[in-house]
Amino acid sequence: MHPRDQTIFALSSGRPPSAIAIVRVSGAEAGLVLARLAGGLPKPRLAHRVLLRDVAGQAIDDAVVLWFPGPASATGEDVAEFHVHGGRAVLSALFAAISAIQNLRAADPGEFTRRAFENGKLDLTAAEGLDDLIHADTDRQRRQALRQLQGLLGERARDWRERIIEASALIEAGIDFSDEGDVSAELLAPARAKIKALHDEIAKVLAAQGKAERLRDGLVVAIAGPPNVGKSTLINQLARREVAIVSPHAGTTRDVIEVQLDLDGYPVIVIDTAGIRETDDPVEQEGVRRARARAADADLVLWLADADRSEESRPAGTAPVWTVRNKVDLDEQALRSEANKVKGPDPRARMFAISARRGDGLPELIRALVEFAAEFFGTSEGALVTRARQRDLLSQAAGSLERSLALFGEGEEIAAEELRAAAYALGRLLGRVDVEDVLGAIFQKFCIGK
Ligand SMILES: Nc1nc2c(ncn2[C@@H]2O[C@H](COP(=O)(O)OP(=O)(O)OP(=O)(O)O)[C@@H](O)[C@H]2O)c(=O)[nH]1
Ligand SMILES: [K+]
Ligand SMILES: [Mg+2]
Repeated sequence: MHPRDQTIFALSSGRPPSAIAIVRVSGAEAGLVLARLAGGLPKPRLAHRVLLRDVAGQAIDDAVVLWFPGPASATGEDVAEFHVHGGRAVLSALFAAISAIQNLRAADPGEFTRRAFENGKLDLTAAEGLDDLIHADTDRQRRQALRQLQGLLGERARDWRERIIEASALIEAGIDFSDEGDVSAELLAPARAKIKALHDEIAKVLAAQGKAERLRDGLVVAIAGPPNVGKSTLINQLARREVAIVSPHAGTTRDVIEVQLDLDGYPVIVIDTAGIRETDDPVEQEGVRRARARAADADLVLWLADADRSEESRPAGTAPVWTVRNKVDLDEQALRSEANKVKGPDPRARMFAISARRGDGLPELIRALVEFAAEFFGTSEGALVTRARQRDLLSQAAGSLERSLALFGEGEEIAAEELRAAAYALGRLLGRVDVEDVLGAIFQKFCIGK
């Protein structure tokens, strides 16, 4: 039997032990599994309490079961749900009883969602939204994922795709009616107007994005600077826990330390790095190399310095660098005079004065980070594009439409060819036309049981 026709099962709730665990079964044998273990099929979509038993009649657990006959189920297939006590032994007894039935196997990661997708329950952008929703850590990530799951991008893409096909039909009609392939401009004007409008709509969606797709991964802020300036003290303050070792010994931090913060709903990854200096210690040298590399890749660098340090070892890279002068508790004057200034001609280079130990200046620094994140992610409330895959395909579609417009007059056949390419890109966005390995690559990253 083809794996796709087998009935699959998986733990769909979190890692045991937990109060309750949910095991889902999807496929042709789901009803049989439920009937065997629960002693019969309950009414569809109604919770039913039952003592589950294995084939030998041994009790497994006192459970609640649900029966969702397809196609009105999450996957579109017959689905059975077992809500059992979330103990490891309960689960292994339940899994043993289920696997004892023929044609049943454990689900691959994302396989439930993949089946839902294949049965037309959601398009590929919505499936991606579902995965994002499960992985959302912050409120803004959650809202963005929910919009995606609701299919807002998919809806737009379907509409664009239909209109491209209409425009193609207009061109084809023009070509058919003309003699010698010489299509009159009059016949093509409506097609042209349609394509222009389409192109502008897609371009607008792309332009409105900011870096909304980065909302899934978070903004990376690197704390860098010479040894002993208080980098680790600052990351501990931002994280509100002791993630990094602080000591008066220069060269304490060697590895790169990362924490995920939720700043006003924005996901921000702050990294603490080794103090940058010339050193003979090979371990510290490696730490310095990593510190430079991570600072160069960051979206923003907080360059920590105390009063009279030179700044020549500042990191290279394209990211803005904010100078953060630490330990102002040792020099109260500095706190008043230097806080929160824009430094030099580059408005992105700001200047702060803080005491990481005492907390002075930190609220201002955090507020500035939130503002930076807001600008970085753009107007993400309206963002439709949440992945590089989606952005690439939309850009391809827009590019094809643009070329199609440019080709009018030079040859309608080639213009029509570009329209087909645009429709194809949108089809791939929706997962309508795609090769197996692309779908495989996407669904594999999902969790098991999803
Ligand atoms: N007075 C004062 N001391 C501070 C402040 N921040 C950090 N320190 C002290 O400075 C020393 C170094 O702090 P760390 O946080 O370990 O400095 P670091 O930059 O991470 O050091 P390396 O990892 O060795 O590069 C420790 O003794 C801290 O307690 C501050 O705001 N004021
Ligand atoms: K130190
Ligand atoms: Mg440190």
